Amino acid sequence: MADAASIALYSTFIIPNHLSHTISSRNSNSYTSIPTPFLPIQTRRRNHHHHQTFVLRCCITTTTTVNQKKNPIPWGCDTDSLENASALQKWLSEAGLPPQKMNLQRVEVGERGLVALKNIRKGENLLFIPPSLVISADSEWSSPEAGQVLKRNSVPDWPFLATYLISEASFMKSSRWSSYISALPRQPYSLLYWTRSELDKYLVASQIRERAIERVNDVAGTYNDLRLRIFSKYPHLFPEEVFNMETFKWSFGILFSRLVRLPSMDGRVALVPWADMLNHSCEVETFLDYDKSSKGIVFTTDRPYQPGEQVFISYGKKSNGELLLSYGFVPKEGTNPSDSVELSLSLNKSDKCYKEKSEALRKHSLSVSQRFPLQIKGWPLELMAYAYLAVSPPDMRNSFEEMAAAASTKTSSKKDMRYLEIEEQALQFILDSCETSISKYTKFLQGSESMDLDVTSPKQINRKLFLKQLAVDLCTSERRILFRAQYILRRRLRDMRTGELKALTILNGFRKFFK
Ligand SMILES: C[S@@+](CC[C@H](N)C(=O)[O-])C[C@H]1O[C@@H](n2cnc3c(N)ncnc32)[C@H](O)[C@@H]1O
Repeated sequence: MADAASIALYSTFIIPNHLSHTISSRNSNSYTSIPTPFLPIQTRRRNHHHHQTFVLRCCITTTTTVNQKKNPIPWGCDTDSLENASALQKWLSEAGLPPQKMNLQRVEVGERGLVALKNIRKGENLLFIPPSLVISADSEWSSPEAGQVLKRNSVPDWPFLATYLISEASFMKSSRWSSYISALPRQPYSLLYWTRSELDKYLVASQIRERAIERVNDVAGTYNDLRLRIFSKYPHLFPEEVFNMETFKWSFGILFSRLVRLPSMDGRVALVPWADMLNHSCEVETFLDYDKSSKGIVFTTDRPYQPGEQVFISYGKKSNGELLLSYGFVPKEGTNPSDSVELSLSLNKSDKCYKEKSEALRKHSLSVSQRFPLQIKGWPLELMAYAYLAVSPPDMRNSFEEMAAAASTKTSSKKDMRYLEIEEQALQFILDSCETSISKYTKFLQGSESMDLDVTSPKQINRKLFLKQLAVDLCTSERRILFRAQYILRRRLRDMRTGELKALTILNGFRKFFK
C-alpha cells in the first residue's frame, strides 16, 4: 500500500487502514501499509486512499442475515439498481453540479458506474463538484442539536460522519441529502456483512479473515462507545430505533467504500456524491481532489474514453484482500500490480534466546508473531531482518537489537543488512512459512469444490455461491504470490547450496594438491 509519499497521490475512497501488525518497507521497490489505528473515539485520525480491476460479480441481494431481516435498513436501494439514479442526477444539477460528460448507468464492472456520453480526452478534468455538494464534518445537520452534542464530545471524523449519515437518512425527504442517500446501496458490499461463520469458513486460509474480524469488532466497539458515552444520555436526539448496530454497520460500510480524502483540502475526508459512483480500475492511476482554480472536486483522466465506455478512477494501490475487505470485490487474478499477501512469521517458542529476541522485538513495537506483505515482485527488507532474528544462534545475541530495529518499519535508515553466516537458514525459514501457508490455501481451494454451502433456503444459495467465489478468487490470487515467492526462495537456496558444494569441492581439491 501507499507510503507517506503516495498518500498524497491517492485521495479516493479511503479506509482507516488499521493493519497495525502489518510491516512494510520504505524502500521504493517495496510496498507499505500505513498502520493507522482504527476509529477509537478518543483519537482523531485522518487517513486516505487506493487501485482496481475486473471481477466476477453476480447480482444478488445479500440481505439474508437474521439481524437484517429483523431490522432492514429503510433507506437506500439495491446495489445494482438505477431506481433512484435519475432523481439523484436531477437533484445534483439543480443543486449546482455543472453539465456532465458522464451518465450513471448499469455497467459490467461494478454494477452501476459512470459512462462517457461524449469523447473524453486524456488529461481532461472531469466532474467539477462544488464543495456545497460534499458531505464533510462541517456539513449542516438537519438536527443541529445532535451535531452540537457530537462536536462538544470531540467525536472523530469517522464516527462523526457515520452518525451524520444515519441522522440525515432518518430525516428522509426533509434532509437535503435525501436524493443522494436514496441512491446509496442499502447494503454496501463489504466484509462487514459477512457473518463470523462465513469469515471462518471462506477466508480460513487468508489473513484478511483476521482483519475483517478486527474491523467488525472495531465498528461494534465504536458504536458501543458512542452509545454509552453519548447516545444513552440524549435518547431524544439519538433514539435506538435509528442509531443502532445495524444502522452503524450500514453507515460504516458506506464510509469504507465511498469516503474520499482530499489532499488539496488539507486531507479532509468527505463523501462526494456523484464522484462516488465511479468504479475502480487497477489500470488507471487518477484520483479525486479539490481543484482550487475551478473550486470543485475533479479528477484528471489518464486515458481517453469513447462514448459508451465506463470511466474509472483508482481507489489506491490496494491488494486484492484490501479491496475485498472495504469494497467487496476481488480483481481478476494477475490484473492487480499492487496485489500482496500477508505472510505470518513467528519466533520459535523453543528457541534458547526466545526471551531476548522477543524483548528486542518489543522494543521496536513488534511482536513474536508478525505479518509481512509479499508481492509478486518480492518482499520487504523488514521480513528478511525478522527472519535473520528468528534463526540467529545465541552467539549472535549482540546483533538481535540491530535485527529487530531493521524488522520495524519505524526505523528510518534502512540498510540492506546481510548476515552471510545465517542467510541460508533465514531463507529456509521464510520458505517453510510460505509452504505452510500454501498448503492452507490449497486445502481450502481443493475443499471449496465440494464445499457444503450450508443453506436452508434457495434464496441463500446465491449469496453463499457469491461469497465462496469471492473467497476462491482471493485465495487463488494470494496463493499465486506465495507460489512465486516459493519459486524464488527455492532457486536462491539451490544456488547457494550448489555454490557451497562447488566451493567445498575446490577446497578439497586444494587440500589433496597440498597433501
Ligand atoms: C465508490 S462505490 C462505486 C459506485 C458503485 N458501483 C455504486 O453503484 O454505488 C464503490 C463500490 O463499487 C463497486 N466497485 C467499484 N469498483 C469495482 C470493480 N472494479 N469491480 C467490482 N465492483 C466495483 C463495489 O461494490 C464498491 O464497494
